Amino acid sequence: MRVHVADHPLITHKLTVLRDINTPSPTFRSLAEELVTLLAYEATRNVRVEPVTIQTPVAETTGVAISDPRPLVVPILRAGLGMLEGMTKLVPSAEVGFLGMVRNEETLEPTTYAERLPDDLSDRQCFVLDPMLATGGSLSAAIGFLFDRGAQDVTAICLLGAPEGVAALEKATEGRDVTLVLGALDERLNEKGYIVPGLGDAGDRLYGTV
Ligand SMILES: O=c1ccn([C@@H]2O[C@H](COP(=O)(O)O)[C@@H](O)[C@H]2O)c(=O)[nH]1
Ligand SMILES: O=P(O)(O)OP(=O)(O)O
Ligand SMILES: [Mg+2]
Repeated sequence: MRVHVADHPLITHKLTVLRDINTPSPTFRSLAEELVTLLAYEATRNVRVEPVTIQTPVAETTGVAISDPRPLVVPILRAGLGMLEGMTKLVPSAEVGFLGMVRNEETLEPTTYAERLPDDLSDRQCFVLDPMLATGGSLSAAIGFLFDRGAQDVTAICLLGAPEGVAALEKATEGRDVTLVLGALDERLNEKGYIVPGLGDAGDRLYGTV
């Protein structure tokens, strides 16, 4: 697994405001969207393109267009939904699939309660969105779904990750073509499976359910 941790003052600045307990949901939502757009720039570095010929007002020239089959973007509900707009802004032609997962607060095991993905993902490049990589259970299961359906490669974009989650994801996806792009790598998980220092529950903060 390739791991890329962002190293840009603008990203760190926006993450600092995102983490702040006093940041209200509307600001949290806009910042999450902006951060994904910044991270998506790195995450799409290897998106497949093909040459195209176009006519400018001055001359004919060649450029590139995103290849078929189109990339598939998969937000993990609920929290990943707060990242979708920021991603599709950058890749408007992407198809969007959905996975709904909730983590059991006692066992920390994820349960999948919704799935709307194409049946056949052969030859598809997939981008999974989940703001928090904590134990890695949710993301490992989500990425497993995509490879089971034939995905060629999967890139996960998370705003924050814990070292425990990175290690678990690495183990779960061994031998697969996986890239992980993180806004920051935090210190650890606490006894309740929350990222420290983290930002709390991303879904609650996005949708005001705290
Ligand atoms: O600090 C945290 C930790 C987790 N979450 C939510 O849980 C899942 C990921 O948990 P895993 O243990 O990696 O399966 C993630 O989708 C978040 O929604 C959180 O919000 N904050
Ligand atoms: O991962 P969870 O359990 O925190 O779910 P949600 O994203 O709905 O808050
Ligand atoms: Mg939550």
